[in-house]
Amino acid sequence: MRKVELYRFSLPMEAGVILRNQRLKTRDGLLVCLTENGKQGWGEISPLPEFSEETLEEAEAATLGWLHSWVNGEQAFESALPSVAFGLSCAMGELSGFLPQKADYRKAPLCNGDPDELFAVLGAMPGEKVAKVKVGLYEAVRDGMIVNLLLEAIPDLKLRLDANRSWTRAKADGFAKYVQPQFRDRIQFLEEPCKTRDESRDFSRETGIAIAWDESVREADFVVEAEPGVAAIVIKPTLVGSIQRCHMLIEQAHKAGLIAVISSSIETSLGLTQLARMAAWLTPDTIPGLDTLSLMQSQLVRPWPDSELPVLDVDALEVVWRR
Ligand SMILES: O=C(O)CCC(=O)C1=CC=C[C@@H](O)[C@@H]1C(=O)O
Ligand SMILES: [Mg+2]
Repeated sequence: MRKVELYRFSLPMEAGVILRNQRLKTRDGLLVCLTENGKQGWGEISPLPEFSEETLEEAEAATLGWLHSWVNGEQAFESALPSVAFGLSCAMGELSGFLPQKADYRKAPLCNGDPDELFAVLGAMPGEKVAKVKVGLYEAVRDGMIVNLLLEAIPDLKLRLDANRSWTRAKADGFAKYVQPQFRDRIQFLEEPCKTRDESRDFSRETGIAIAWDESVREADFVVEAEPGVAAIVIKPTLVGSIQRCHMLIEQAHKAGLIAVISSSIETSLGLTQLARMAAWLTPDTIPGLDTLSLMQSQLVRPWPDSELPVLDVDALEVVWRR
């Protein structure tokens, strides 16, 4: 006997979370719970505004369509909508046991501008020290200074930087000029410095700063391959698709000698703990980019270890469909 529950959630965000052109006041999405033979599988389907192509309404319609077939005996679960494919594959992965329980709760701490906050967190971080700093939001000089400051103060620190395609070549070069040459190889990678892939490749060739693909991974013509200057690909499953598709991309990356970083699309604690399980399983040697829970005011159903945020229980959620 198969049973299904589909819930809708809306969690308030911390003030001032900006995604590209929009302030994100609440994180909205769906939770699905599949039951079969006494086992349960949960999944989160939460398209990210400004990043996902699909809307929540479209994701809900596609999810309902598949859930109807599933209660009637359907097995296959691919969806063309990445957030739906990811959430349903997690639920199926828990139900059938192919998504292992063991999780990698390490996370590269995220710095959105104030380096002082990062010092405290990094001081307490055991083992490998990796942090992620957003660049391109302020002047390139300021970005360069922050990078120097952090790398100088913490000698075993490596940085991941993310410019989200915000720089022209000239701006990107301006940034590189301010980073002290002896620090450049402690930048593990800079995600998508320029508006086009070719400009980013040129930037890396000329500055010696390694780059990573993030937005590019989701473009139709993208192929995972070894390229001079490219160190990593960033995989955000909610934006990429099913666990199976992410697994394939990660295998391709590893074969090409690239780092694959499993990263958050600002999922709730439920989705984040599943991403931590994917990371422990598929990218055990790489610290995942999952430091986004503190952007929210509460957790959902499953807590992230050590988080002090309150946990919202499933009973508090609106039921969309139950069968
Ligand atoms: O990659 C990480 O370490 C955390 C996730 C992260 O930085 C992002 C998640 C979702 C949207 C963006 O704001 C941002 C990114 O651009 O990578
Ligand atoms: Mg990015």
